[in-house]
Amino acid sequence: METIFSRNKEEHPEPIKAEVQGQLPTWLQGVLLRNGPGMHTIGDTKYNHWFDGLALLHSFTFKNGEVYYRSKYLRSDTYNCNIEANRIVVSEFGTMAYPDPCKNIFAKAFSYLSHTIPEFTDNCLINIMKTGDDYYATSETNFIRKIDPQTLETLEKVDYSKYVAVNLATSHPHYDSAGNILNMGTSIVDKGRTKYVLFKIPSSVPEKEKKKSCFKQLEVVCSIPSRSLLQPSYYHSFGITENYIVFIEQPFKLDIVKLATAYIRGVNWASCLSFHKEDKTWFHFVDRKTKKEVSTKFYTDALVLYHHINAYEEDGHVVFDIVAYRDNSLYDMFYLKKLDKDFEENNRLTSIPTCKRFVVPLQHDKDAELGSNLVKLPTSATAVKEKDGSIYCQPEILCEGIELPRVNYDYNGKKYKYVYATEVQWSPVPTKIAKLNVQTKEVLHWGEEHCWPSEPIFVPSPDAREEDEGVVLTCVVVSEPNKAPFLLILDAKTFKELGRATVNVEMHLDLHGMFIQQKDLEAKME
Ligand SMILES: CC1=C(/C=C/C(C)=C/C=C/C(C)=C/C=C/C=C(C)/C=C/C=C(C)/C=C/C=C(\C)C=O)C(C)(C)CCC1
Ligand SMILES: [Fe+2]
Repeated sequence: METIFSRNKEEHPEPIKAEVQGQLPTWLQGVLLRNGPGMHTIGDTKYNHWFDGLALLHSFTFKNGEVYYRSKYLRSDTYNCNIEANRIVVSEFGTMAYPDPCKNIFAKAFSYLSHTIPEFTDNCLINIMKTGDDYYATSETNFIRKIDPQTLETLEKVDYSKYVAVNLATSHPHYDSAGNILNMGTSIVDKGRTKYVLFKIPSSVPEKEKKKSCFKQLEVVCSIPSRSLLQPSYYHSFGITENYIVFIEQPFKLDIVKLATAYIRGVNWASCLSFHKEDKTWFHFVDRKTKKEVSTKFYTDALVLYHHINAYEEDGHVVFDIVAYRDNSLYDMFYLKKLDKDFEENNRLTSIPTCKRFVVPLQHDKDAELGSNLVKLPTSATAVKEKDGSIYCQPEILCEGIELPRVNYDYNGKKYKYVYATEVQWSPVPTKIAKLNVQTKEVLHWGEEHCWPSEPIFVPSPDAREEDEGVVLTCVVVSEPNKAPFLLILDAKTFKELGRATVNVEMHLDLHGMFIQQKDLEAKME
């Protein structure tokens, strides 16, 4: 297991031709680009947590039935400083870096002071984002790094905080039908307020401003005040429908006072996150046209979530699906110390990821009786009006044991049927991926022994008429010695294997990624 999670992986910047078995669809042309942690020790120092590792980008290029693999470490400032010092010198969420013991007393004092308001890492290891024809590696700090999707070369560093007052931003932005980005970030104690800021980055800039970056045209859509000045909620993603933005303010919170003193106290930033199981989880809906928040207060019981799956509107309700936990054991499970060879027995989640559907009656009868269920759709999800005017929502359970969900993005924000995800049981051993029909709750699986499939990505076939017409791509790391990893191509409809492209390298387990169609790569080159 040590190999899978914590062994440093080599980069392969030159394309390696994969051995293709089976029949790949001829229309499948483009690049699957993915991101995740690849280096966990530098010199004699080791990160504490798997989500801290240095970003290793990798890609599979599909060209006329052939597949080429390459991988390259993101040359972030963090990477360069660490490699030059041959030790971890930049703090990550789960690992606080301290000055070299050989530094003089003034350098040490300066380092302590500068950490009160830290310069965050640009080790963007979580996801890939597209703005216009450009691609960025993303994390959750204020920094993103432009990359070349073909060579995986690292380009400019962009600081969101130069364009919008945020200290943190999600690595799961949304895209509207014109390709504009909608994202959210947290502004911590700025001008005496802590708020969640929704912002839009246009996909293109007007012709006469072509030299300017699209970040200069960034617009704030709306701000939602945090319920607590010093304890904003942590969030990893949000949802959108045609008319609303769905934001969940969960009782999994960052303690700002603890964060500001973490360095001096000798603890990591992750220890400043805590789950308040006695608190409520608040749902916020922002009207995308008026940019105003819906004033009714909707809430549910305490939960922890990382991934929204999808959301849509139906007959005056907003329906949204999420992967939820009853506690924060997921983050704790990924401490590298716990991912040792016996981790399957010793490292177990105390809460299984559960796919929950909430059905929120935005338009409801204002004179409805207290205690009555306001949901008018055929679902077991409920929304009950309370004395103080707030509405208490309880979900319908769609399925248990899935994570890293993806949908056909053409159906994002719309009524949909299918989720593709990795299966998770009580320990982080994904032996399968799944296709869940959220309407019938039927599940199809793909799995093979010793195989660790990554987040499955749906790619629609050209002129697809049905939601699941296309393929599903997943990188499969194999934990059996002498067996090479491969990219698996499944028919999305049947979930049967169409082919696999095997590459004889030691591949890393990754987090998220995107498929870039050949036509989009060509548009970039023009
Ligand atoms: C990968 C496998 C699985 C599932 C994995 C899942 C569900 C991964 C979720 C990943 C998440 C939530 C990653 C979040 C990373 C956040 C980072 C790196 C944040 C960095 C923030 C920093 C440095 C900011 C500091 C800010 C401060 C201090 C604010 O003031 C399974 C379980 C499906 C199977 C195994 C493989
Ligand atoms: Fe994520």
